[in-house]
Amino acid sequence: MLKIENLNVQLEKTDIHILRDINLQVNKGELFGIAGESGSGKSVLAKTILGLIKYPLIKKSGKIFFKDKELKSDKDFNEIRGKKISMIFQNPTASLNPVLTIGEQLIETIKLHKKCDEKTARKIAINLLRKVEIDFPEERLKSYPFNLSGGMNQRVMIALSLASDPEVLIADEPTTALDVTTQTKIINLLLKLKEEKGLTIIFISHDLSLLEMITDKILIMYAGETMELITKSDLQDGKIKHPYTYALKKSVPDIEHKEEYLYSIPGTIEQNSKSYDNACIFYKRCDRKREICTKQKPQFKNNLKCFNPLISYC
Ligand SMILES: Nc1ncnc2c1ncn2[C@@H]1O[C@H](COP(=O)(O)OP(=O)(O)OP(=O)(O)O)[C@@H](O)[C@H]1O
Repeated sequence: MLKIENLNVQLEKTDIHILRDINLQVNKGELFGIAGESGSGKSVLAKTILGLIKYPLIKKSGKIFFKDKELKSDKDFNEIRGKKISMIFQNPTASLNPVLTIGEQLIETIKLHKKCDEKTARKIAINLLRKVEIDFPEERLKSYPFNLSGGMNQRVMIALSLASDPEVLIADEPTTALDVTTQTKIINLLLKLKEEKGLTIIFISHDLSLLEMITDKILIMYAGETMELITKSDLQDGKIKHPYTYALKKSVPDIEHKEEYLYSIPGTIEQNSKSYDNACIFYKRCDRKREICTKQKPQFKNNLKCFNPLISYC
């Protein structure tokens, strides 16, 4: 469905890589997770897929394919963005237009995609609001985003993203701004829509425990590089190979056991500059580093980028 080959995004006029040598493939109907600490490049990757990055970020090289067609020009990206591939963002209230009603925003979007009249678009809008489980949809069309809760606005965002009947939905931290109960409801809604509509979903989150529950595969990113592609079952069974994935998993608090302190990965994420052309980007924070890690860049092979992997930690 979606394939990326050797993608490199840099900060213009610097040697800083925001994305370095990314390769991935998302299959039809998959729920594909992308995880990593803040600043690991998850959102830039999503925006690059949609052709949305702007100066000072620049795509230096790499290929992006949607259903075997390479997306090269602005026209190619315009044809799929918001149509074949939709996106929902972290903060729904900020993503909606505050001075337009939910109805105005939905109806305009539907008219644009379906080339239909106002009356038909209104009917579709009401159905979409029902689909995302918003009560009294006719009434809600008259509401402004500030009249609704964060969870309701995220449902409206999902309705907007479905208006074009997309095949792929990119959800970038869609529940981070919501309380846990609302988070669960929104995730269950996305899972239901995925089944009903056969959607392919790319779900971006820094919450590995959430991804472990809902996704089929998870791509672990660090400082703009892919570290490991792990299946949900391998992650759950502790069959982790990369020390960074292990450290990320260890950072998730265990609610079953009271802990003296919460684990966090020592050090901070570094900029992926020229000095890492010949070194593993994670070596300074890695407790399994060897000399080779400081002198040579590991290649992403067999879903792993590491010279000294763990086989299993359980
Ligand atoms: N427009 C921009 N100009 C300059 N640097 C940028 C820009 N957008 C992103 N970056 C940098 O790119 C890196 C990756 O950012 P990105 O937002 O993709 O991280 P992320 O993994 O999505 O983090 P978070 O979980 O906090 O959203 C960061 O170092 C960020 O500062």
